[in-house]
Amino acid sequence: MAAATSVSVPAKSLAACALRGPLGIAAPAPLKHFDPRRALANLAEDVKSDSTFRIPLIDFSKFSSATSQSEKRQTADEIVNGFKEVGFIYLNKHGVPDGTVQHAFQKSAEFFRLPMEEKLAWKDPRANRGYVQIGRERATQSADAEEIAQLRAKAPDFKESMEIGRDWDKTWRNYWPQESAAPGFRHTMLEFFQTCHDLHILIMRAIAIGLDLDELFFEDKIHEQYHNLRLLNYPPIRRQLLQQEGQARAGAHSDYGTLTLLFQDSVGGLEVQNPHTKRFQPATPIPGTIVINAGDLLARWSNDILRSTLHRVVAPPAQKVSETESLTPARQSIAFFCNPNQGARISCLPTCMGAGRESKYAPVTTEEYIVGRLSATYH
Ligand SMILES: O=C(O)CCC(=O)C(=O)O
Ligand SMILES: [Fe+2]
Repeated sequence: MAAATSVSVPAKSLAACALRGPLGIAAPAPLKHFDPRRALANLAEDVKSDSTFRIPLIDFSKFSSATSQSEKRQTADEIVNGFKEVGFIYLNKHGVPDGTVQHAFQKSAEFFRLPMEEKLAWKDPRANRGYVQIGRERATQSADAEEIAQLRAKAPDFKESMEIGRDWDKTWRNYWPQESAAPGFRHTMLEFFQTCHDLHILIMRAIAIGLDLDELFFEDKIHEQYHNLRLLNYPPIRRQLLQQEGQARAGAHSDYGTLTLLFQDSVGGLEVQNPHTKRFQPATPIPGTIVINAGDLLARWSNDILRSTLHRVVAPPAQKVSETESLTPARQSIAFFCNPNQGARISCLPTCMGAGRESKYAPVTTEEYIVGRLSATYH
């Protein structure tokens, strides 16, 4: 499995792609100029984590119902410190009702049980919508097509997924199953999408405060809902198979956008890399919480002050099914990948440079970066 690569983007090549629109927001660049090999995120350099590495548990109600600016600031600082040191936090009392999450899980499970002809296949990284069969994706940090093809052939990810984007996109439509085959699926997922978008806005306000920006700094850069709701199903699998070299339910990777909101069931298996020791440590499910991690674009935006940490999904404890065989139980999760606006130009935030801290990355648009990474991961 390829290690995280540190590659910076030459200013010239990306500047040439970023055509600025009338609102100062970069228009989508011609994709043919984009080389994902040159744009994989760095991990943060100021390594603060050590063997005491621990994903912090943060009570978000202290931010959302704060009565003073100093109260807000306290939780904002906790959140930003979590992303600086670990790159992951558990968010508690986040305002998304348990019932809403349970309902989304139930509808997701119903979707994966549908016959194949109802699950319309994912086709295009620019659309990033539809059903992804087991073995089609190989999460990795590598962007070398040949290396990924070899990895996929030898050790594909043992998972299937359903990818959903904003439903009103001018170019791409979602691949919904027939309403009669999956009653309520579409409605549930669209509501869930909106709920997650609203939470993203609130957390980005906290991050803005924690980075000494105006609380509403990100507002007009993240409002277009250029996000991706991913339903994940990890079928039960013979443990021996998962223990083969390089094999995992999802290989080590970083996420691409601002934040990922991850809802997991109680099975476990998600592991997060301690950036200091390089060891993977479990992100044990905590009921009622959302696991939230910073993605590559937030790391780039913040000049690597906030960390986009490697993570993977491995086999949780197996159940014995015979004298010689044990079965790793099925697992379900839902990841909401939050992104800045499609044409937003991600360049170093004003409070993240200066005082000897140079801007490390050339600007890139959200679409250039994300489509480049997606093209490298799927076949
Ligand atoms: O299923 C999980 O717990 C994590 C999935 C993940 O990291 C991803 O899809 O990017
Ligand atoms: Fe991920």
